[in-house]
Amino acid sequence: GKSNPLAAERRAFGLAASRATCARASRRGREGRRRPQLAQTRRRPLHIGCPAAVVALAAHEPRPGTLLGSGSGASVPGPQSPAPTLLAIIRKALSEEKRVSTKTSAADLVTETDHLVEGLIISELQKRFPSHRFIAEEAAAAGAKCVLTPSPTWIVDPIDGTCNFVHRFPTVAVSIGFAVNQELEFGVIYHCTEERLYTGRRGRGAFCNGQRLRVSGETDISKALVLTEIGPKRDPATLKLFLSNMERLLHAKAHGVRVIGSSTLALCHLASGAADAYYQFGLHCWDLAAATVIIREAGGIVMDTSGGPLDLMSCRVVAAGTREMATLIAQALQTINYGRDDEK
Ligand SMILES: O=P(O)(O)OC[C@@]1(O)O[C@H](CO)[C@@H](O)[C@@H]1O
Ligand SMILES: [Mg+2]
Repeated sequence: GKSNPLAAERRAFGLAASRATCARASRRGREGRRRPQLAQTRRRPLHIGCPAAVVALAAHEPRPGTLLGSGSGASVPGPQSPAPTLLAIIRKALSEEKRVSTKTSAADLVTETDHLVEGLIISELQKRFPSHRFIAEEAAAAGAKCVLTPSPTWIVDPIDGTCNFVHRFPTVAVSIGFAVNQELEFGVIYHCTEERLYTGRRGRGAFCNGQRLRVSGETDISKALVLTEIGPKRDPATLKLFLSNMERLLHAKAHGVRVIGSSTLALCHLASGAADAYYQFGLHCWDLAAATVIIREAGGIVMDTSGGPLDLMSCRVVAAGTREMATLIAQALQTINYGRDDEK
C-alpha cells in the first residue's frame, strides 16, 4: 500500500490510529486481507507502558507540532481555565526578563522556567507511572543521584539551551528519553520555537513532525559539517583542549564546525542529515538519552569518544551518520575529563 509517514510515526509511538487508518484496518480485517501492522502492535504487550510522545511532554496535545500546546502566550490559570501548556510557558518566558542563576560554572545557567517545566513533566509522568524512576537535570543539580537502574526510567532535560533561552536565541528544546533494563527505548525532543517534534523508538524509526529521519552517509571528514558544544568548564586548560580539538577537525579540512547552544537539537540535526558528525565532552545523560535513540533509528552511530560503546553516564560522546566518520572524529580528539554523571 501507500506509505503514510504520519501513520508510520503514530505506529512507532503506539499512538491511536487516525480515523481513516482505523477504517482501513477494519475493512482489511473484514476482507480477510493482510492484518495491518497497527493491530499487531496493539496486541503485543508494551512493557514500556504508554508511548512517550503522548505523555512525555505533559499530555497536552499529542499532535506533532502542537504536542506542547499551540499558541504563543500562556493564559493565566484560573479556576475555569486549563493549565497553560509547556510550550506556552516556555514561549512566554522566552520573551520576558528572566531571573538567572548559575550552577557548576558562570556559563552553566538555570532559570525558574527550567525548574517549573521539569516539575510539570515529572508530575504528569508520575501520575501515570507511579513506579517509574526519573533522572532530571535540575533535580540532579539539586543533589539527586543520577543512577540508571534496570527500572523504567525517564531522563529529562526540561530546557536544553538555557543560555539561548536567556538570550532569546531561538534554539531551545525539551528532551525526554526513556530506558528500561538500562536500554534506551524511546526519545522525544521538541524544538520549542520552530515547533518541531523529533521522535525515535527502538526498532521503529525516527521522525520529525511525521517525516522519517535519515542520517547522512558521509565518511570523509574533509566533506563534513561537524557540530559540537563548548561545555560548561571554562578554565584555561579545558578551553585549550576544547579549542585544540576544534583546530584538529579544521586541520582535517572539515567544511565547518558549529556550536548552536543545544546539544539535543544539534544531535537532531545530525539525525536528519543536516550535519555529518557531533562530538562533545561535558554533556550529560539528559542531553544524550532521547537523541541517542533518534540518531540510531535514523541509521546513525552514537559511541564513546574512545571509539568504544556509548556510556550514557560518561559525559562524552561522538555521533555520526557513519561508523567511519565517528571513528575518524574519535581518533582526532583529545579527552577532556568531565567525570561521570553517576559519580556526582
Ligand atoms: O543547561 P542546558 O541548557 O540544559 O544545556 C545547554 C548545553 O549547551 O550545555 C551542555 C553542556 O555543554 C550541553 O550539552 C547542552 O546542550
Ligand atoms: Mg537543561
